[in-house]
Amino acid sequence: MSHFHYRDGAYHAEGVGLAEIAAAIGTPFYCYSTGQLSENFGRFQDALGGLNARLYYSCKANSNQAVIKTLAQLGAGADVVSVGEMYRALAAGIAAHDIVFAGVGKTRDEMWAALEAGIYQFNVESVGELRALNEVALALGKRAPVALRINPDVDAKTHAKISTGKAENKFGIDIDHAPAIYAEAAALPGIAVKGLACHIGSQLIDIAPFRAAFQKMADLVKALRGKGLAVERVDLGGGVGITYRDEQTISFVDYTNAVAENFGNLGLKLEAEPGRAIVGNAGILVARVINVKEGVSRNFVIVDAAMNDLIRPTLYDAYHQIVPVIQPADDAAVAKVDVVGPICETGDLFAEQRALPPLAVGDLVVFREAGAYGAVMSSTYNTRPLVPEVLVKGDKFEVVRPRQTYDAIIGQDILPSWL
Ligand SMILES: Cc1ncc(COP(=O)(O)O)c(C=O)c1O
Ligand SMILES: N[C@@H](CCCC[NH3+])C(=O)O
Repeated sequence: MSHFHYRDGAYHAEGVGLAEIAAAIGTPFYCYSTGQLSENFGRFQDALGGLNARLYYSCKANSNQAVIKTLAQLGAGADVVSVGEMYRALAAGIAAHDIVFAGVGKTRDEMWAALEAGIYQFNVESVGELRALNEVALALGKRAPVALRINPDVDAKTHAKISTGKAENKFGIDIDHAPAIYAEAAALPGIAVKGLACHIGSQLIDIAPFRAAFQKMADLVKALRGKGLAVERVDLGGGVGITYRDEQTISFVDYTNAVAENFGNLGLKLEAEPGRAIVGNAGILVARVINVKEGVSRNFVIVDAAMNDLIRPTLYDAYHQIVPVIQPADDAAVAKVDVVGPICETGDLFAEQRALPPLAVGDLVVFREAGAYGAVMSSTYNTRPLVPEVLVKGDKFEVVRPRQTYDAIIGQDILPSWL
């Protein structure tokens, strides 16, 4: 059962009423549930339990240190995509040897910092990156542990902007080039090549593309071994989707079965990098209705959150359920409205013609499933301060990032000497 629910007529995060949090810190705010995070992580870990697999939580989905630390205490490693994320993971208590670094454009400075820290693995995405990493490692007197990220040319059947495993996408090494580059990696003195990685996209709700990709990866493992090259590890990436509306997604058990079918008897150490499946339904965004505007062709509910706080609807036409904090009567009438934010863009639209019970100025509303790619993708567009984040545990809540002040945003500008 969800850790976000109605209790005594009002929406709660675990044991805490959202109106109580709003009264304490104002709106909008993100709210995360420790119970939901722990349940998701535990279920994924248990499912993969028999497979010599380790979970490296993909910090890009939600990099608040309170979230990372909650997962670290359950045994998570971290998947990072920048040195900034590496520093966050380290600050949140994840050891360097539990960090995997993926990303299509690692700079030499980033390679240097990650090598100095002593991370577990670089997922290398091109031959140019491999050679640069070799040089940086030699300059540091180290050998970089590497998995080659392969682009298996599989359609993940997800939104085009978050599909990463087709040949035309920028990610990974073309699978046909992999044997030659793997052999080169094995011969480079600054590289310790450990295995392969792949990540075909995010928000996959059909197991078939995973199956297809895993099969290609397993065949590649066998082909490389056939050439006398050692392959110890495979990193499966992330990508397991969640339910935003009513879609049937992939269960952790189905996913595990697809992994076991393809890699079960290859004697590999496996890594998985889930992000959304761990944090997506463990977070919500809470906003307040500023105004209700009756138009000629549409009615608009204007809330105090906007596309700068949660950009997924604008960027991917993503659907987020919207629920009022005060529980509507079972027989409450619903009417179609557009739920919008205050930003000066037509695309600042959370929901178009959504059937909702009546909402009035001052009402609190919840955008569900906002724990992944929510706060991390926010900006200060229109000089709107970044909103606070709150972590709930049972009957307690604490602010884990305060609301940004206007002074903090405006104070970042520096006037040149001639003004
Ligand atoms: C390399 C890599 N690993 C893991 C993830 C996490 O993906 P998801 O949040 O879909 O599990 C991503 C993002 O898509 C990624 O690019
Ligand atoms: N930001 C995307 C997911 C990107 C995944 C990054 N590898 C989303 O909200 O769905």
